[in-house]
Amino acid sequence: MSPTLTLALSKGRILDDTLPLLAAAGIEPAEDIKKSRKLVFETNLPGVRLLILRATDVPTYVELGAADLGVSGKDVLMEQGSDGIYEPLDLKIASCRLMTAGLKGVAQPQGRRRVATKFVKLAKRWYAEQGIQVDLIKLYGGMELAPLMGLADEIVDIVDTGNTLVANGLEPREFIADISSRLIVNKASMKMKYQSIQPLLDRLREAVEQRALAHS
Ligand SMILES: Nc1ncnc2c1ncn2[C@@H]1O[C@H](COP(=O)(O)OP(=O)(O)OP(=O)(O)O)[C@@H](O)[C@H]1O
Ligand SMILES: O=P(O)(O)OC[C@H]1O[C@H](OP(=O)(O)OP(=O)(O)O)[C@H](O)[C@@H]1O
Repeated sequence: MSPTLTLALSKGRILDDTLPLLAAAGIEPAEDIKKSRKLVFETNLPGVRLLILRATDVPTYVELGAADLGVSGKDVLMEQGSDGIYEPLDLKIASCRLMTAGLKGVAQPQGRRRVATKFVKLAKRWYAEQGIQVDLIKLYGGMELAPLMGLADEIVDIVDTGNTLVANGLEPREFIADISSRLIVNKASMKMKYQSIQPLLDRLREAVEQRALAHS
């Protein structure tokens, strides 16, 4: 009998893109995830179950082996870092960019910059690489408000359409990284459950390719 496979999904924005991709790969939850308060769901594939987690908790579940596989934003993976997980597949969903941004038309201060972000580790690394001294301010959302209210000189945040920046009088400055969601796999699971994981990876890889063709 094949072992149970647990796939941890990021709820919110990523989940909206993940469910159609899973369906295209032949993986369907046994009930409507969006209409339920449950956090664990069986699927049409025997032994394959889904967990619905806060996006920032997915790498933790996978790294510690409470889930075998996960779907996680590259921004979250870059921020958290981990030796305990493989990242075998770019799912090419929830695509966006990580950028710095500041008040439109306002130059940066010459000395230290106050930078607001939820990605403090990542930002610390990036500014150090640029040789720019910063004081980082950890926020949990709505970063665009910080320069507007004088809390920070600059932000590091996700930009997709750019509408949120414009709506708050900000402009994009430096590009940091392209972001999309990745399939992640616990290293021990990859070894121990390879026979079950590999076909799932193949199905997902094919679904990603089909989706790319349909969007080209
Ligand atoms: N505007 C966007 N366009 C595309 N992808 C995005 C966008 N904003 C965020 N993402 C991606 O989706 C992920 C989750 O974003 P979402 O807004 O759903 O949750 P969150 O508010 O960051 O999470 P939480 O509620 O747990 O704090 C991000 O980590 C990023 O990978
Ligand atoms: O360039 P845009 O298309 O406007 O998208 C960018 C916005 O999307 C994300 O916010 P989200 O809506 O997830 O809210 P949050 O601030 O709570 O993270 C991100 O943090 C930006 O604020």
